[in-house]
Amino acid sequence: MDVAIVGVTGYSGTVLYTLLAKHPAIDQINLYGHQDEGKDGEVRYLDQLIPGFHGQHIRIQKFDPQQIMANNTAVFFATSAGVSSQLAGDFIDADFPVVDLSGDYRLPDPAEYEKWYHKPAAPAEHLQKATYSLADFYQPGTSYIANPGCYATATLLGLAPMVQNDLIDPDTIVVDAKSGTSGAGKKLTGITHFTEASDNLQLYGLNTHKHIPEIVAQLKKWNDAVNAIQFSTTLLPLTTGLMASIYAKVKPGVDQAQLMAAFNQDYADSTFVNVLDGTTPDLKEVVGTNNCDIGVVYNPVTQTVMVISVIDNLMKGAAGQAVQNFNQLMGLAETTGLPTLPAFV
Ligand SMILES: NC(=O)C1=CN([C@@H]2O[C@H](COP(=O)(O)OP(=O)(O)OC[C@H]3O[C@@H](n4cnc5c(N)ncnc54)[C@H](OP(=O)(O)O)[C@@H]3O)[C@@H](O)[C@H]2O)C=CC1
Ligand SMILES: CC(=O)N[C@@H](CCC(=O)OP(=O)(O)O)C(=O)O
Repeated sequence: MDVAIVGVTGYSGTVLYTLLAKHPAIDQINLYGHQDEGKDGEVRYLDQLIPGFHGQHIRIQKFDPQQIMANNTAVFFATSAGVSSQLAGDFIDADFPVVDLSGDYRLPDPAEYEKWYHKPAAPAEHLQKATYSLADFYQPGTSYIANPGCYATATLLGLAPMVQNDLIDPDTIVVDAKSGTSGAGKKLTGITHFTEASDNLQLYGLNTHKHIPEIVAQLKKWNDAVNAIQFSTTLLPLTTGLMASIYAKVKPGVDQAQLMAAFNQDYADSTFVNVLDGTTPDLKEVVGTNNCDIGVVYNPVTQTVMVISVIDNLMKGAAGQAVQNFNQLMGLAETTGLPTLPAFV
């Protein structure tokens, strides 16, 4: 089948292209850019835009929803926040398959989106037609998939077994999440400037990060007793990789064995989520993969459980999970075209 990417020149769009180019069910990838693409006579080709993409001489075409629907089976949006809410309406009206890597359709309430993203929301009737889909807990839904954010993915996978099985006090969840700079996209910002990011650790978005509402909404679906989380994000002086360190007080009587049983049971059939046996994971064991590795350590002295959840922010946190969701939407094996062995160096 043929698929379309809008936003291939961004970090997650480029990783998405590399996955789809090796995907056995994909015949052709068609690339689309801005609505005014080529307006000044300038024609852009992928191999001229992305270093190392030798031979990938594919033209970036002007964004045109009717043309995309006529020539493709599905479309991926790997565009900046606030773009798909402006461009995706025709696909939703036509029930055309979309996987959206951005946050534009993750929150069903327009007012909540505007509060956290500080941008105009998509129309409420379109937001209702999107399905928030954490791919390892995929449930068939609408044909518009809102792919979760990177911090949300690591946090939700680390919390799911404990929240679903009611093993922790829901008012005590604390998440200290850290990401490499590629999570911020290709546009340079004050904190991603080399001089600021290198040899440094920078906290940002404290209590205001846009992933808080999508995390709480999903936790609430699993266990209505969850009302809020304490959540912080820190920029790491490295390119790729994301670690969420999660803490919570356990319910009376819960111990390491009960926690491990819940994690092992929840992820028994999962290809991509690996529960470690008594150890905690490093970033390098997941970078280059669609995996999420999880370590679980209970401290009986403080009755606190610490869960370490690591992912590659551009793979499991963005493009890899998008392909995993796409596979399931299309009825393919969820693992099709997705790497599980780390880059390692
Ligand atoms: N980086 C990460 O780890 C993660 C990112 N995401 C989300 O995925 C999306 C993409 O992220 P990322 O790759 O980091 O972003 P980048 O900033 O690296 O890339 C953004 C892409 O969007 C394109 N774009 C911007 N505006 C428009 C427009 N009006 N019409 C068409 N294309 C447009 C850009 O094209 P051009 O260069 O031509 O302007 C570029 O290809 C974002 O919404 C991000 O929040 C989600 C999870 C993790
Ligand atoms: C390091 C860094 O800046 N990371 C990004 C999260 C990337 C992501 O998941 O973005 P969306 O939710 O917009 O899709 C951030 O904190 O905003």
